[in-house]
Amino acid sequence: MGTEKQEELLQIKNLAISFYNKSGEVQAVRGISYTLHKGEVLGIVGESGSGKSVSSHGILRLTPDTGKVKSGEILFHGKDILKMSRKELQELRGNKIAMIFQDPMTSLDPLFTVEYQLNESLKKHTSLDAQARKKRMLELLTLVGINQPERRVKQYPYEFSGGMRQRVMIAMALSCDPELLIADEPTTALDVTIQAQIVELLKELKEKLGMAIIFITHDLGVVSDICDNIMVMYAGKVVEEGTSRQVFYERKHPYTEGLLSSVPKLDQKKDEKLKPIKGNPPDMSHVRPGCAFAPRCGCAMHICVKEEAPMCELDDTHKVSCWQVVRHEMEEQKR
Ligand SMILES: Nc1ncnc2c1ncn2[C@@H]1O[C@H](COP(=O)(O)OP(=O)(O)OP(=O)(O)O)[C@@H](O)[C@H]1O
Repeated sequence: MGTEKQEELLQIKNLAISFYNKSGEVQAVRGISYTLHKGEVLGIVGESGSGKSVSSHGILRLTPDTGKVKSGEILFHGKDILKMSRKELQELRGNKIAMIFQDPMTSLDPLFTVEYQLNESLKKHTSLDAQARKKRMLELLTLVGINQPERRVKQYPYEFSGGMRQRVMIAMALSCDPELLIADEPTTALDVTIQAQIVELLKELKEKLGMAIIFITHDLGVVSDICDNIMVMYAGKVVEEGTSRQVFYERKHPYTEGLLSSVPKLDQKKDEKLKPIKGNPPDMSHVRPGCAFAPRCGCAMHICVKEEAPMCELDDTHKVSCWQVVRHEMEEQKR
């Protein structure tokens, strides 16, 4: 998937991650694969519990102790992160790959000024001297759209609004000049206008700095504008992937369709009602055979509850795992 000729930055191959608790195994991620090229933006979309965060946190080996990578490879510039030493991993975290979260306070300490925190981050990740760090701090704050950086840098996180705090967190993440930024629901807690501003900022940064971004969200509407490619996850698996245009305008999986109908669009008409997907995602500690979405799917056939559909390659970039699509493709071939 992705733009040709560009260098491959990250390759995930057949990654499976499970948690183990008293009631057994929770199969959070069940064999996902994708490739991210340099400077590319990939959206990972799906409802809560679909495995977006677990798979992405796994890239930095941030899987909690109760979890285990069961299989797979996570290649960064061709080198398997899962086999890296502690030292190599430290070098990677924050230097090559940075992460931002839904709640900026995960990364910001309420007890220290922004200046102190940015300075510490620059000390850790760069060899700049004190004067150069001061200059870089102001540059970073300006880069993320914070006005009067000389004044604001002296303030504490609580003195910033939600959207502005998110900008500070992005500045912190950028302090090490990452090649890849993992953004885990960075706009979810913000109101719609601010959400759009943060997405716009990330888009500008991607263009200016050329970094790749993995943008995790449950809201397909949010990522339409920024992503090159989109991967739709359900119950720990990829059910559809393609370019942003394909997923929006040529989507084939009923789950993708459901996701799009359940979120407000920017041009939503007043009388146009949102249609939430009926039912709930499955319990991943009791995975049943067949397509995990079948019990909620309006188009489910007999085979859907028995067997999982193969990943159908509609073209070089567009792939879907759905028996309806398989059937349609077979009928097309017969003609
Ligand atoms: N520490 C944990 N222990 C046990 N199960 C976990 C743990 N973390 C996640 N899970 C399970 O793994 C599955 C995937 O969770 P994940 O957080 O990746 O989903 P998500 O798509 O990112 O949703 P959300 O947006 O709610 O975080 C879920 O079934 C979840 O309950």
